[in-house]
Amino acid sequence: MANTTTDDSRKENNQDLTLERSNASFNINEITEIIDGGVDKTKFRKEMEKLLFDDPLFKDFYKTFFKTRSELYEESIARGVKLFSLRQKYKWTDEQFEVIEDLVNHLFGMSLHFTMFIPSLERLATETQKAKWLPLATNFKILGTYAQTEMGHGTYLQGLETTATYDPVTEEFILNTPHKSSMKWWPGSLGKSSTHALVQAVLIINGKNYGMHPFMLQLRSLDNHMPLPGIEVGDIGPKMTVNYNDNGFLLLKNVRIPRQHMLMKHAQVSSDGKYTSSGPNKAIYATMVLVRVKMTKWVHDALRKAITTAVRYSAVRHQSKMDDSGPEPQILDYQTQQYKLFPVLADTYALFFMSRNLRRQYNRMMEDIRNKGSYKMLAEIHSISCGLKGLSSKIGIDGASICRTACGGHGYLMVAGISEVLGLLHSVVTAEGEYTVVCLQTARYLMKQIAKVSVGEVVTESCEYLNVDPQSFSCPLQTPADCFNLTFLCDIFRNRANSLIRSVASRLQIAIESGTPQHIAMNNNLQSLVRVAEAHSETIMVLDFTAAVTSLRTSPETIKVLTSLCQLHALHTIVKHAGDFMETESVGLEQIKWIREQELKLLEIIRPNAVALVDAFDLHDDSLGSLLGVYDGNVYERLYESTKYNPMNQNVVHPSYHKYLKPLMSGEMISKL
Ligand SMILES: CCCCCCCC(=O)SCCNC(=O)CCNC(=O)[C@H](O)C(C)(C)COP(=O)(O)OP(=O)(O)OC[C@H]1O[C@@H](n2cnc3c(N)ncnc32)[C@H](O)[C@@H]1OP(=O)(O)O
Ligand SMILES: Cc1cc2nc3c(=O)[nH]c(=O)nc-3n(C[C@H](O)[C@H](O)[C@H](O)COP(=O)(O)OP(=O)(O)OC[C@H]3O[C@@H](n4cnc5c(N)ncnc54)[C@H](O)[C@@H]3O)c2cc1C
Repeated sequence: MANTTTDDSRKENNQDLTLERSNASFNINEITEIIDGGVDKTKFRKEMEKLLFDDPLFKDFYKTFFKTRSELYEESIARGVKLFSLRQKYKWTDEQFEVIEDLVNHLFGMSLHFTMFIPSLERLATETQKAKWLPLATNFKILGTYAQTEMGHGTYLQGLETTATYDPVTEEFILNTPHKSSMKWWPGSLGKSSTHALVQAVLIINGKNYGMHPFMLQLRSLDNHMPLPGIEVGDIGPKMTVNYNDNGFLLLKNVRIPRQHMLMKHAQVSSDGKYTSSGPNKAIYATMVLVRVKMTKWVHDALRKAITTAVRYSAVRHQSKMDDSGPEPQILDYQTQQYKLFPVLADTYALFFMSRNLRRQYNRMMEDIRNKGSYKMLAEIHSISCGLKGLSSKIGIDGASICRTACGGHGYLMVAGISEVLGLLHSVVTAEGEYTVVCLQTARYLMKQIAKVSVGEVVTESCEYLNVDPQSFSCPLQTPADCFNLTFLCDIFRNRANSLIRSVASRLQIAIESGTPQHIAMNNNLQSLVRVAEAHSETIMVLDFTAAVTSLRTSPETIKVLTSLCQLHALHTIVKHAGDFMETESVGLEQIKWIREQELKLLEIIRPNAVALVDAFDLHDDSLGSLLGVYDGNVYERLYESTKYNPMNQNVVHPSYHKYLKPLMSGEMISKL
């Protein structure tokens, strides 16, 4: 069925895509609305696409690939300023602004202002401080960033070296980055744009170290943007991608700020230098939890761009022959191509349902904190957001890499858009907690939960399955058809995680009881701990996807197609980790054979709906940012057209010919040697 929400300007010229679309068994609008969060939100998004993509500043994303760093930066600032002004004019909510961030691929300057600076003020400042700074920030009188990471330490926050030493005589903090390793290094929008920074620094009072605390620091003059005395600030240089962003460095030399510039919601320093604290001691890490939760959705947003490109391109690309007398088939008809792409498609949907649920849980936790002052859910949300941020970024990188290679040579072009997506995903896997490090946070929580179970306590939430003794488990798959039973698959995932967690916990216990120092026992099991965090997070993803498809209120055709994707996601994950599932006796050898067979059957089931399933993401071409994935499928025309914008082609004969090639060919160069 046709997508009635499709932009009129899109022309369905490619016949393969037209045919694919007419073959779909379900109404794609139903899925689009589920993903947008309802018909009103789809309407809002469409209006925003019109508003943004009628503006040359936001159109033709692929042209950015031909720009220099400085041009990219300048253009991103222009985009940021436009978006911030529109936000103010239309009074967009945070939720609406997140939709816009995705539409423009996060490609705008000063994005940290809303992603981290304002949320940090909201979470870490007192009411008086909020009353002072929030209006300035929301009205763009000040522009801020989040400066935590240093040259020497990003992961180990207890190792931060920037100091904020209290001077009770003047009632000021003196900020210093005493060594090269202490300079702030990485904060987004710091290099050239921000006027202010939320600086995380070690608080020192009377020579005593109180650990990391947040401080509000003005970096630049509000008149001429020059750095203030004692401050050296600049851009850290070109990166793998996100080169429009001025990630920066910051050195501080005896910079004095008033006492009231320490954000004092959770810890306070009185005028005479007395330190008090309230709330949980990790409350100052609050902004990181929020961003990790958001990142799981960013991964879905990014991966759906890569998979839309790869599936559409595979439908319009013909290559080789299956049978000598027949035509060259669409590459999407090769089983191997389907085996590459359909599990990625299934993962993309799994990521959506998981991130939606994670965000809902996070919002509930924030309500409890605001309304009841209860931090009961913090440990759970910290644990699952760490693991899911890690797992989703890994799924994203693996999936986007597969999409890249599945597009053959053309996938290697920047204008294919997948390299950009991959680069963004590489930043997500590292920023806001490096992959292994965040997995280990989840594992730490899991070890604590299983220790509770071992003394007879009942654990809840994501760890509820730990209350069950794996000895009582027997694999529910009795026939090949059982492999499609989502209830059975969920039980298999629970059992694999449960058994792995218990086995690592028991190894740790045995090692420690036999005299191995705890830190050595931990290090000897570090890889296994990452593995249990992955198993736990994969279980959450399968459970969330299953819960979503089994509670959908939509047409049977839509439920059917999403159920097939959910089955494929679960079965493919089992195949990827067959060793784990067999080692924990969650499945046997016979079942693995069935699972592999059923996985291939699912490819056939999904094939007729593949294009419709990516169309359902309903990505505007200017948002997709790929010439291989354009809605009308006219890929070869677009690729040729793009050569016209390539600065290399602006002169028919490049100046280097006259400078180098001609002298070489004429012998002039050799005669000079
Ligand atoms: C793509 C565009 C980019 C977007 C913007 C990106 C911006 C950034 O990257 S900003 C910088 C982000 N930096 C990070 O994420 C740093 C990662 N490191 C960390 O978070 C910490 O150092 C961490 C968690 C590894 C260890 O912290 P540390 O204080 O040493 O904790 P530790 O002593 O091990 O204690 C851990 C305890 O704190 C708890 N805890 C740790 N973090 C949190 C948190 N955020 N919330 C709640 N509890 C927490 C743990 O659960 C544990 O509790 P318990 O003792 O009860 O088990
Ligand atoms: C694009 C981008 C944007 C960023 N934006 C910001 C920003 O706005 N503000 C900001 O403050 N920071 C920012 N950062 C910094 C970012 O948060 C850190 O780089 C990140 O937290 C990783 O820390 P690290 O660089 O110290 O890595 P490292 O910890 O040095 O990691 C290197 C290796 O050591 C391993 N390792 C480290 N510790 C352990 C351990 N305990 N156990 C096992 N293995 C370990 C890691 O697994 C990894 O393999 C940004 C980074 C990037 C890439």
